[in-house]
Order: sequence, then structure tokens, then C-alpha cells
Amino acid sequence: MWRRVASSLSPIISSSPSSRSLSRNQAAFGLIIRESFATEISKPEEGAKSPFITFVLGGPGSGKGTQCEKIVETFGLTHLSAGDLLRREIAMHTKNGDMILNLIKDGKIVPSEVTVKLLQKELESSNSSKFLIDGFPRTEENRVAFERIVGADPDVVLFFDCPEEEMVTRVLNRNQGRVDDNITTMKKRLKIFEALNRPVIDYYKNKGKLYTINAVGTVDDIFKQVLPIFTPFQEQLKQSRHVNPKSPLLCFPPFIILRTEKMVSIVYRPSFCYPTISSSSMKKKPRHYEQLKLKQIQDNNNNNNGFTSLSLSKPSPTPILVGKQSTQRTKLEALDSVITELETSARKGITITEPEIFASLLETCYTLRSIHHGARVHRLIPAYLLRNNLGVSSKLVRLYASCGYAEVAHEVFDQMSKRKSSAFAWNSLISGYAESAQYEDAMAIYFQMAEDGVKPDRFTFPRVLKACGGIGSIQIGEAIHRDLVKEGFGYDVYVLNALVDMYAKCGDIVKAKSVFDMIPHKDYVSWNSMLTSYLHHGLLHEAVHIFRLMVRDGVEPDKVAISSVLARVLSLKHGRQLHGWVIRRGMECELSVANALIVLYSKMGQLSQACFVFDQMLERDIVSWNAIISAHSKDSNGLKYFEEMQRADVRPDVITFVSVLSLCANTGMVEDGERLFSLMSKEYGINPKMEHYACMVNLYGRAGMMQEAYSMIVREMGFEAGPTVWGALLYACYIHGNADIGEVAAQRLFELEPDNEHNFELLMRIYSKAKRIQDVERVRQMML
Ligand SMILES: Nc1ncnc2c1ncn2[C@@H]1O[C@H](COP(=O)(O)OP(=O)(O)O)[C@@H](O)[C@H]1O
Ligand SMILES: O=c1ccn([C@@H]2O[C@H](COP(=O)(O)OP(=O)(O)O)[C@@H](O)[C@H]2O)c(=O)[nH]1
Repeated sequence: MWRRVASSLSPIISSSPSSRSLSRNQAAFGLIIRESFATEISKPEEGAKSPFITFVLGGPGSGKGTQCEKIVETFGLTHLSAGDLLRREIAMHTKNGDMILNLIKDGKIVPSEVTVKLLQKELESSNSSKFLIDGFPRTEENRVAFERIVGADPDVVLFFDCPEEEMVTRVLNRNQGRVDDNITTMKKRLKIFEALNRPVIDYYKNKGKLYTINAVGTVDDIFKQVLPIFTPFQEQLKQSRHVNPKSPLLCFPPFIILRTEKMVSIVYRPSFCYPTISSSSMKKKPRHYEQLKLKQIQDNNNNNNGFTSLSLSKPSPTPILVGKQSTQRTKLEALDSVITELETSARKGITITEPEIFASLLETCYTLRSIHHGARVHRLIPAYLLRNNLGVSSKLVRLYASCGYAEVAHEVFDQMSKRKSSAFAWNSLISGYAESAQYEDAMAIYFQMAEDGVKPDRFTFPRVLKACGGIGSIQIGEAIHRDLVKEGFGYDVYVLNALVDMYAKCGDIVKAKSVFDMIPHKDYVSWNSMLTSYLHHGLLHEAVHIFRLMVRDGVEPDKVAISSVLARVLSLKHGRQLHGWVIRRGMECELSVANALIVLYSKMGQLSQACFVFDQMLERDIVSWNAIISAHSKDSNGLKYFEEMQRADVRPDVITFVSVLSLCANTGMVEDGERLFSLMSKEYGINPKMEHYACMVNLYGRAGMMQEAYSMIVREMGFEAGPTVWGALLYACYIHGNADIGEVAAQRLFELEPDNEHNFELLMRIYSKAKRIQDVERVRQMML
């Protein structure tokens, strides 16, 4: 489809080869990435492809390298020998050179991250799109690391099966002066091959990707077996254009507008590089651009060809420059420009009717949590589509509900004509509520579903269980557990994983473990759920046990588990070690991990480190912004982050305002505090909560504005002030020696928290400062 469109348009995307090969990390470190929304390019876009990868396996001396040479000659693949890359490191005396030499001498395997990074570098800097990766992966760990870091799977795996005696003879005759081609090392290499490489071979065998070749015979005879393996891929191998699966070109922005004089095409890129809520998103796979829709637009003004471009003028390439801090904004900008174009065409009377376009736009609005853009998309959707297209309206429902716009979400939901025909729309509503922590509402929808006779499906239960975990009600959780068994989902791993999480969140770790034990084929979400649950319960011993089992089964902790570990780190040293581990695993760009690192460094008083992590982030969500603002609780620079957040069109939430208001209180910025307090309700529709009033009382109190602080409580608050609010006032009275108001505050606190000695002590100090010795004694007596 994409190819057909592209060739008919002869456009379109231009991007310098060098930009294609930049990695996401490079972007993070400030390199500039260019991407064009261009109209003219000499070559038609052939369709973005992920590289064709062949792994070449076999024991030492089985003839891998020899056969690779022949494959290269015949099919033009690019040969990457892992062993050669490692030997190059030795020869160049790089920082890993000595370590690699010692391992190779001993026939041992070099750590995955070293080898994978070398391969990744070669893959990314090459203009080729087809690779023979020779002598790799040596171990299951190698394989998993490659998948994780490079994000690609091999298309073909060749295994050169050769008897040991033959391999020994060949290696000892190889005569290339290699340090490991001697009988002692060779014996070790063979042992390691049997122990560690066999599982990899079995793995690909099970996946149906393995081609076993009898490696005994002449070189040509062996190649005769190889030849037919590549024949079916010949067409694919002919295409030479390479697109790096991790290059920023594939990451930003979510849409590409292709324009010619005649047509407009919106190409939507699936969100593989965006964070998703599901922890299963760890297993990212590079995907191709997807032609979403080609839209031919009839020219209202009727030009010669009868078509016009959606763009206003004949466009010239407009590069988007992605600096190291502007990722989030760039995506929003891309989204914004697409919506603006659609609005412009709508104003010209052109109606967009393709549900896929709206579904994609809404998906991106949801990913970026941009309700503002979502509302604009909403206005563009024809009413009949909203009523009849479950996919579009459900996405809108989820967006509104997850951003706290429950009423609008319900309005859209109520208008959906097919809402009772499946669980689909309900799931969106439940998911939206669960994500915005409106757990009771999410539960209510679930019960409503039953009343309306809508059957829950396997996607309903994980969402409801999440809500149930949020409420922490084990009774409701057990009832849902019974429901899901009744509905036939008692063996569904996806549902059971959510059940483990729910029981753990509701405090029943034993039940969580028994559900976990029941899961017949545990996936890595199961393992990580259990690990995270133990961590949340502070059961470190059990967590370590699970961790060991995970390692045994080749499952690594995922971003959720690592974030939980980071949240529990008690020393800066361990925090730094973990940070190093995270970087080595290439997980530093994971949103939840980076967020946890900000909190960790901020907790340890390492503000500059926290800022560094924040600045390097490729994606930011509300949690990231809140974390960095909260890290600045005693530093007026925090407000700059708040302003940046607003510019980035990220909607502050209740927590953001608690952070900025306490920052203002701590730094004595009264006017800013007042401005932000009013902005909260007027601009963002957030009604002040107890915590916000406590911050305001603290703000005025610390600044010595006792009357303002007091009247905030008695005049402004629409509900009874709690201990945090009165406590802030009492403390301010102590600092500024105001015994009159202090007495009032203390009186309320004695009623609210009769056992809190601290309040009595503060009042005594206030009296003491005011030299009211008798009152000091009176309070002392009260305490006895
Ligand atoms: N089919 C074969 N018969 C005999 N010797 C071979 C054959 N294939 C390769 N060789 C020789 O065996 C040695 C090991 O081959 P090589 O391709 O380097 O193996 P490996 O892939 O294990 O590194 C080389 O000296 C090579 O010339
Ligand atoms: O992915 C790899 C590839 C190679 N090696 C090391 O490099 C040596 C030589 O590997 P090569 O593929 O060059 O030779 P082979 O063992 O296949 O003859 C191995 O024994 C390992 O010590 C490694 O650690 N990881």
C-alpha cells in the first residue's frame, strides 16, 4: 500500500543519511536531528524497512566466517563478525580492550552490553539494510540484550553444525595468529559453546527461524545448502535502503504529512517508541511506518488537475530541529500542525471522514495527554462517526476520562449507539478512570456494565483489577476474581498478572503469590509483577529470590520493577550503581525509570543530578514534571520548570500545584504563590484541596502575614480545615511569636489530634516566647 502510494506521488520525505543513523541516545545528548516535511525529492520513497538480519551460529571453526564470505558475494549482505569487532577493540586499545583480550584468551564470553553496543554502532552507521551477524548471539543473555538494545529480531538464523573433532582440526590449522586458536582455549570454547550457545539455537528452532546446515564437506558443497535459504528473501534483499530501527526518523514525529501539488497524505507512525501504560511494552519491536490514509482532496478552486494541496503554498522543506530538551514539544508541535492543517481544510468545507485519521490523532493526544489537542480533534469528528464508530469514540472517551473530564467522557459515551453491543467502549471508560486514579468511578462503570447486560472481556478485567488495587478493597477484589473465573478467564495470563498485582496492592501478598504460582506459563509481566509486589511490601528477601528465578529463566526486571527498586534505594552509592546498571541495559530512556531516578537523586539531595536526568529525557509525562518541580521545593528555579511545563502544553495537576505552592512558601515568594493559587482554579479548573490551603497558610504564615493566613482558613476554605492547615498556622505563630492566633490554632489542633504532643509543645514555646509563664504551666498540666 505504502509503496503504491509513494510511487504514484513520487515524493516525498527527505532526510539526510546521517540523520537516519543517529540513535535516540545521540538525540538525548544534544545532537540535532533533522526531519523534513518536504515535497520534492529525487527518489521515490520505497517504504521504510527494518533491516534484514541473519544471525550466523556454529561452534568455533565450524566455518561461519568462510560461508559468510560467500553469502556476501552472492547476496550482498553486510558482514558483521562479532569476534572481529571485539578483536578490533583489542587492537585499538580501547577502554574495554584489555578486558576483551583476557576473556577471549580464556574462551569466555564478553559481556553482552559491550558486544551489542559494538554491533549496534555498526548497524546504525551502515547504509546497508541487510546484515549477516556472525558468531552472535553466543548466549541467551546476548540474544535478549540484542533484542532489547537494538530492538530487532533476526529474519534468518543459520546454524553450521559441525563435529567437534573437525572444528578442532580446522581451528588448529587456521593459522591467523589468534590468541585463542590453541588446544587449551579451544577446549574451553567448545564447552562454552555447548553450554551457552545451544539454548540460543534451540530458541530459534522453536521460533521456526533456524536453518541447520551440515558443515562437513567442501566449502562449495556447504554453500549449496545455504543458497536456497536466501532465495525466498531475494526480493527483500534487493532493496538497499536502510532505515535504522531506532533512528529518530522513526521516532519523531508521530505523523508525516506528504504533500504534492495534487494530494495530501497523512502517514501515521505507530507508537512503538512512545511509552505505553502496559508493562508489556518493554518488548519493543521496530515497526515500519504505516500508511494510514491517503487523502485525495478535491480542489475547491479547481486547478488544472482537479486537485490541490492541503498546504497553503508550495511548501519547501521545513526541518524540525530536535534539540536535547525539546522532544516532547516536538511531538506536540507535529500533532498540532496536523490538526491545524485539518482545521484549515475543514474551514474550506472539506470534511474528513476517515475514522483511522481520528483514531490515530486521538491515540497520540492520549499518549501525550494533550486534552487541548484532543478537544480540537473532537470538534473535527463528524457527529455520525462519533455515534457509530466505536474505535474513534472509545479513544475520545478514554482521553477525556484519563484527563479528568468525566462529564464530557460520559457525554460522548452516552451518544455511542453501539455501546451496549460490546465491552469495548466500557473498557475505555474504565481505563480512563483507572488511569486518572478515579478508582471508584472505574468500579462503578464495571458494575453498571453488568446491570446493562454487557459481558466483560479479557481487557475489562485487568482494568477493573487495577482500579480495585487503587481502592485497596480485598472484598471487591475477591468478588471480581470470582467474576473472572466465571467468565472463563481463570487461566488467562494477561488477567492473572493483573490479579497478582491487585492482591498485592490490596495488601494480601500471600494470595498474590498463590495466584502467581497458579500461572502455568509465566511471562515476564508475571515475574515482574511478583517482584514489584514483594518490593512494595518491603519483602526484600523474597524479592531477591524472585529476582534469582528470573535470571535463571532469562527474564530481566522490567522498567516497573526497576523503578520500584530505585524508589527503595536508601543510599546514594546504591542509587548510582543502579543508575549505571540501568544505563548498561539501555533503560535510562524509559519514562518510569527516569522519573524514579529524578526522585531518587532529589531524595538524596543531588539536585543537579536530578536536573541532568530530567534534561536528558526523551519523553516526559506529568510525573516527570512533578518530580523535577518537587525536587526544587526549596529553590525558586523550580518555577522555571513549571513555566516550561506550561509552554510544553502539559497540564499541571493537583500534585503540581502542591509542589509549586510549597516551593513559593519555602522561598517566600508570596505574590507568585497567590498568582499560582488563583491560576489553579481559574485556568485549570482544579478546586483547591486541603493540601493547597495548607501551602497557602504556610506561604502567608512564613512571610509573617498572619491575618491573611488566618483568613485563608476561616474565609476562603469551603470546608473544615484539617490538622495540616491548622498545623501550618500554629508553626507560623511560633516563628513570628503570635500568641493570639496561635491559641486559636492550637485549640483546633487539640480537638483534631488530642494525642499529638508536638502541638502542645509548640503552644508552650509560643507562650514562653511571649513570657506568659502561667500559660506555659497550664498547657503542661493539660499534657499530663
Ligand atoms: N568446509 C570446510 N572444510 C575445511 N576447512 C574449512 C571449511 N570451511 C572453513 N574451513 C577452514 O576452517 C577454518 C575455520 O573457518 P572459519 O570460517 O574461520 O570458522 P569460524 O566461523 O568458526 O570462525 C578456516 O581456516 C577455514 O579456512
Ligand atoms: O558475540 C561474541 C562473539 C565472540 N566473542 C568472543 O570472541 C571469541 C572468538 O569469537 P569468533 O566468532 O571470532 O570465533 P569462533 O569462536 O567462532 O571461532 C569467542 O571465543 C569469545 O571469546 C564473544 O565473547 N561474544
